[in-house]
Amino acid sequence: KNTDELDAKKLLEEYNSTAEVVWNTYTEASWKYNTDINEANKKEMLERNLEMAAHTLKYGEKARQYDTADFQDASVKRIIKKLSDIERAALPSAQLEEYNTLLSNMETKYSVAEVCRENGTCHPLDPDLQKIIAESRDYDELLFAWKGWRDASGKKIRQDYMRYVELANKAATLNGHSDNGAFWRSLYETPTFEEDLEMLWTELEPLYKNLHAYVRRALYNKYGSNYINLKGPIPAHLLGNMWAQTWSGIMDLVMPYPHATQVDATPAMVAKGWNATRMFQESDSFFTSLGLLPMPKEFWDKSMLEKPSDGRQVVCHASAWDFYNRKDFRIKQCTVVTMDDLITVHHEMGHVQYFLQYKDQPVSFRDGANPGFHEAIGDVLALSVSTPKHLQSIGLLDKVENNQESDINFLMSMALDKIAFLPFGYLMDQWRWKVFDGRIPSTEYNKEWWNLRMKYQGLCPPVTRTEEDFDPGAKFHIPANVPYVRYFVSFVIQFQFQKALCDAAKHVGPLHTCDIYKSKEAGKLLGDVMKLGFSKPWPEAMTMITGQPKMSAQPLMEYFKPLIQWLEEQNNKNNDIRGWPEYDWKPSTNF
Ligand SMILES: O=C(CCC(O)(O)[C@H](Cc1ccccc1)NC(=O)c1ccccc1)N[C@@H](Cc1ccccc1)C(=O)O
Ligand SMILES: [Zn+2]
Repeated sequence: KNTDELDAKKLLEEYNSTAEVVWNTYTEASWKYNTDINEANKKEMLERNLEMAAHTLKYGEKARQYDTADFQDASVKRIIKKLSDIERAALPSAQLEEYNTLLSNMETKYSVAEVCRENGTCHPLDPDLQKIIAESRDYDELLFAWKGWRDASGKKIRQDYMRYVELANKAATLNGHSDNGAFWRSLYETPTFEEDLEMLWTELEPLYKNLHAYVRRALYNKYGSNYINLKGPIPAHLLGNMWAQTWSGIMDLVMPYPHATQVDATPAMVAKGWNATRMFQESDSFFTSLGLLPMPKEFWDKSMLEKPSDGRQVVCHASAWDFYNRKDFRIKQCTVVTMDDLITVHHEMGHVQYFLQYKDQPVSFRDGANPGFHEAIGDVLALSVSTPKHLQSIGLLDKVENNQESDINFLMSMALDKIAFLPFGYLMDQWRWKVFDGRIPSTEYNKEWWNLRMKYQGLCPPVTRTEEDFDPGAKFHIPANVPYVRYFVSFVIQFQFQKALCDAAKHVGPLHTCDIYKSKEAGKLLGDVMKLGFSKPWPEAMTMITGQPKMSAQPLMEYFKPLIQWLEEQNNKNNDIRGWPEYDWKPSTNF
């Protein structure tokens, strides 16, 4: 093995400058395909992906020749280690082509899927089906969208997925992992990662069960005992979101105090003529108010901020793009003018801010401290933007009261997104880790999916499911091969970050009223961590912000404390049980 550190440094310089070119070329081709799905663009993207894999293989094999044990430079050691895992480039070329083709076919099938009515009108997921699921209060209309989407998307992907699992696992084992789930978990560099997650869930589960019981009671009042069992799971199509992952879509059904402050800014956004660009400008202003970096001109010129109206097929699921030339950064989002999408705008802008902050790092370090960090940045700022005080200051809420009832209304709207999400964020990769390590065979994909949906979320399918269905495939990240536990991590650590930033901003009062707007101290804390990228293990980054190295559920629990007590009292008053012991109950079916 080669122990020459100067040799290694020279290799890494050559790698870095060639990688920027090869990755930029691939990213441009991938962007072109994602914003204009057709055979020519697909072919070009697949070719560029093979070029990138050849580059990864070439430098990965060179990196593996070094024994870095006695190297002085920690960064050189860290980059050599990262380069040595060549992921899919380890596959024989025929299987690599098959793998890449499977991935683009699954993502395309998902992105072009639509549900047609008897009268011939067809509805894509974005914006049509999402709007129906969020706004309809008709049980059967909701079922039409929910079942139709799963028939049009997941069901069509099941065969591809089985082969994808085999090839993903083969690539992982060729890189020394036991399976692809083990490779995904290795990105957190935390030996106790699964135990840490389980402990966080144990702490947070009681909060979720209180919210679940309260929402089930509200849905019982709306849909009645044919469709809701107060001791059973909730039918999965009634929660205001296609995957029941966030529940703010049914805030009107669960609003604690209808006569106190409203919290939904959507009506004002529409009334004041906000459009997608305005939403992104608003977010850009918040970032710069903290002393963070503005979006460059290229961002405004080259992003796709709305669904094209020229008939082009696009991948509508939002994403942020680094073109690895330190200049070009974009967002692709089919933005609609709603409060929910204003939050998503901040989420995506958080990714681009991270790109801007670490753009001068070596390419190998242009990543989050861990994947959860990348997901948390934008959401932290959105916690401030969402406060009634801030919404009023940007003209999106007129009446704001400071009283207990308004507080509970606000905390309920936040809980419907943040607490409701936790079990979903946790179960998505529980399912995939078990698929990758073989504990879930393909003959039980759907059965085990609904077992986990029942166990963690207390949901049941509104109609019978079979192994002809493939409901996990109806959620973007499964066909798109995007890991998901990053969001569970993000939903925990974003409250740790918020607490630390609010302290830096010298906020006084309860955590949920904090708005860090214009705090340069808060901005510096966040900016300094983002500049590190992936150059240091994430506990060091965590310590820089919060003064300690671990994930903790405490700040989230502190943020929601007033609501948790209120939910306890309400559920006791209603004599409602927490949990769903009558797990084999099924809602009645009209047809
Ligand atoms: O999927 C997203 C937002 C898209 C994204 O920004 O996380 C995007 C996902 C993606 C898309 C295509 C390829 C890879 C990943 N991630 C990024 O654009 C991204 C992530 C890390 C670095 C750079 C870009 N959010 C999740 C979870 C979530 C987050 C926040 C609120 C609600 C829900 C969801 O909608 O289920
Ligand atoms: Zn994200």
